[in-house]
Amino acid sequence: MDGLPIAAQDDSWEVAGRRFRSRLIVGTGRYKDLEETGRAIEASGAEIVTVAVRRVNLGDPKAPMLQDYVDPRRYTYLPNTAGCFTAEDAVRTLRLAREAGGWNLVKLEVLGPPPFLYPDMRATFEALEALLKDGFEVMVYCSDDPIAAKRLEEMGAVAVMPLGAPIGSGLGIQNPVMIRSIIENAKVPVLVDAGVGTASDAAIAMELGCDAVLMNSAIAHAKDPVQMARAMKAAVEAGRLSFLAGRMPRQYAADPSSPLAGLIR
Ligand SMILES: CC(=O)[C@@H](O)[C@H](O)COP(=O)(O)O
Repeated sequence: MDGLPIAAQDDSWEVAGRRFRSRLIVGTGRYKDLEETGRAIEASGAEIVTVAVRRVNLGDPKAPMLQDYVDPRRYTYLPNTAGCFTAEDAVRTLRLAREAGGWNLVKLEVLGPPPFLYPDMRATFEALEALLKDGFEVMVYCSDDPIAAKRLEEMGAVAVMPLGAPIGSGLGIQNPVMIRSIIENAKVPVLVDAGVGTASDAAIAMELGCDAVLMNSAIAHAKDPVQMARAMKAAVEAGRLSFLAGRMPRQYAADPSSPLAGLIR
């Protein structure tokens, strides 16, 4: 690869001492079936897949198992606490996940009530404290609040993951200014998690300077999930390159690409 800047040639990123090339993390739920899950994840180029421990069959060999379609030797499994509304539930769920699969790198999310399922930050802090005491490495789903994100980092979160919009809403990045502020102040990776609806949302997250993007519904609920997974891969890569390249300044008046002086009349 000759033509790319050095930064883009080796543009891997790191979380909890693990290095990845893909900046797209994908969920494993909401697909028609496990076969489609496997094909979409393959097309996304993701290296990390997040798994809702309470919803996906990881342990019953009599029923179809995710591991048969998404090979755990090839992908980093990131168990998550989807469906947990209390700190106790979230901690219990991840302890079970560790017993079942030995996973130590986990994603914590503690949700508030419907209709928005907005992150319950008080419960999230409580659960994080307990998980860190247990030796987990925790990537944390959080509100788009710079103060809360900083506090999570100071407590020991290995990544902070502010929502772009409510889970499954597909509304795109609702609060780009605060996401940007979280990124500017963070010493750990920042990922937009949840709310991505289409490829341009993923590109915007990366252009804001996110280290990566986590999504599920936008791919799983697309008319053609495999095609959308390809689109998301391209969008994350394009957004990242655009961020590295540096956006031209915005201005309110035209600036002709060719000089107007000396025109032949
Ligand atoms: C899969 C996961 O970890 C959830 O946080 C969530 O499902 C992601 O949100 P979207 O489904 O909106 O992408």
